[in-house]
Amino acid sequence: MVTAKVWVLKKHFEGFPKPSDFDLKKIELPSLQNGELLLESVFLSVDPYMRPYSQRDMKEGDIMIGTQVARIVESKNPAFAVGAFVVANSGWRSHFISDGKGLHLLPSSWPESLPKSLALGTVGMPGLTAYFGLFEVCKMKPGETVLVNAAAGAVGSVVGQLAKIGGCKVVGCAGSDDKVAYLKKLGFDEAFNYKTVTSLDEALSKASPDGYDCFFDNVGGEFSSVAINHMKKHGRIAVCGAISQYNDSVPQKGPYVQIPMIFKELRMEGFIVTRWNNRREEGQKALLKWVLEGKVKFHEQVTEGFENMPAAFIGMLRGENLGKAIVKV
Ligand SMILES: NC(=O)C1=CN([C@@H]2O[C@H](COP(=O)(O)OP(=O)(O)OC[C@H]3O[C@@H](n4cnc5c(N)ncnc54)[C@H](OP(=O)(O)O)[C@@H]3O)[C@@H](O)[C@H]2O)C=CC1
Ligand SMILES: O=C(O)CCC[C@H](O)\C=C/C=C/C=C/C(=O)C/C=C\CCCCCO
Repeated sequence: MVTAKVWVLKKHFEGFPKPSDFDLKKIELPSLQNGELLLESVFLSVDPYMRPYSQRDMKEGDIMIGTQVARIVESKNPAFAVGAFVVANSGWRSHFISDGKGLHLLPSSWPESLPKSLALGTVGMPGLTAYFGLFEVCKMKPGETVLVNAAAGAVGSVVGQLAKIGGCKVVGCAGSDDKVAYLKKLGFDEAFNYKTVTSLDEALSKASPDGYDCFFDNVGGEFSSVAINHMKKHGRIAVCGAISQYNDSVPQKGPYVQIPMIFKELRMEGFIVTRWNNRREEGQKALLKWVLEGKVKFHEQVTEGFENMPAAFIGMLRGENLGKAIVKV
């Protein structure tokens, strides 16, 4: 019998999540039935969506939602061999049983030299978010100017690099000077610390006096209300996330975007990356190629130990991560 450790949502979050909102429990896993496989999590992802989705999709006592890279340790399913690695969406669990549905085997072309945790970040859901958000929503064109916030994060750092590959000028912002330095290293044309600039308006004008063709918005809130006034005519805004609002106990006063939307004839489109689940392989192949060519660099904020999942999650929401936040079991 295998004993699995799981993190449950003990209490719904009020404002920022607190360690006391989580509970670590143990579950005895049964023996496998035919067609089932036993997996152990090797890397687990902590993502911003878990904060709003917990409110919408979870009840107290549920195991926290999330994805992991897991290794198959026992199999009664001929489609999955022991020793293989998969991406699963099984939540914050150290071990779990699956019938194989919803498991994505890591591409056979995955080089040994590349950390498998990238399947949770640059070459996984966040990377695909950047890929499809840029190519399908922003529809960026060479020579255009792209703005991205939370630019040193899992999604934002890929957005900036793909926009450079696409021949664009790229402006990014992040919440620390170290992150800004990282953006410059990645090849961003302009980067600033939104927490320390005296005026966001001036910083956006200075970074691109002519304004922005594409705005990849990961943050929402006040930033978006200011940034929208810097959009060029016929600009496009990909509303990817609103992390500035996820931890609000009281919703922020809505940004009034209607006027610039009208006179600039902007297109603003929200999206969820699962819209392109049928093109996951295409995106993953392209991202893997760019990573192997060195055109897309990555950084991971690795927290050691399953017991530190809540800390990693809270830290990411507080901006303590540079690049993709993951937990190594
Ligand atoms: N639509 C979709 O399908 C998807 C949407 N997303 C969204 O993309 C965004 C980025 O996700 P991801 O790359 O995984 O996370 P990141 O790796 O970027 O980590 C979150 C970052 O958000 C920034 N942040 C946190 N709070 C605030 C705030 N109040 N104001 C401004 N920035 C803040 C912090 O960086 P900093 O130092 O810059 O403040 C923090 O490091 C999120 O909004 C997420 O919900 C992600 C995946 C899929
Ligand atoms: O089990 C699930 O559905 C989660 C699957 C996550 C998976 O890896 C794929 C998609 C992740 C999407 C992330 C979206 C965002 O980060 C946007 C977040 C919030 C938008 C507002 C949600 C409001 C809910 O009430």
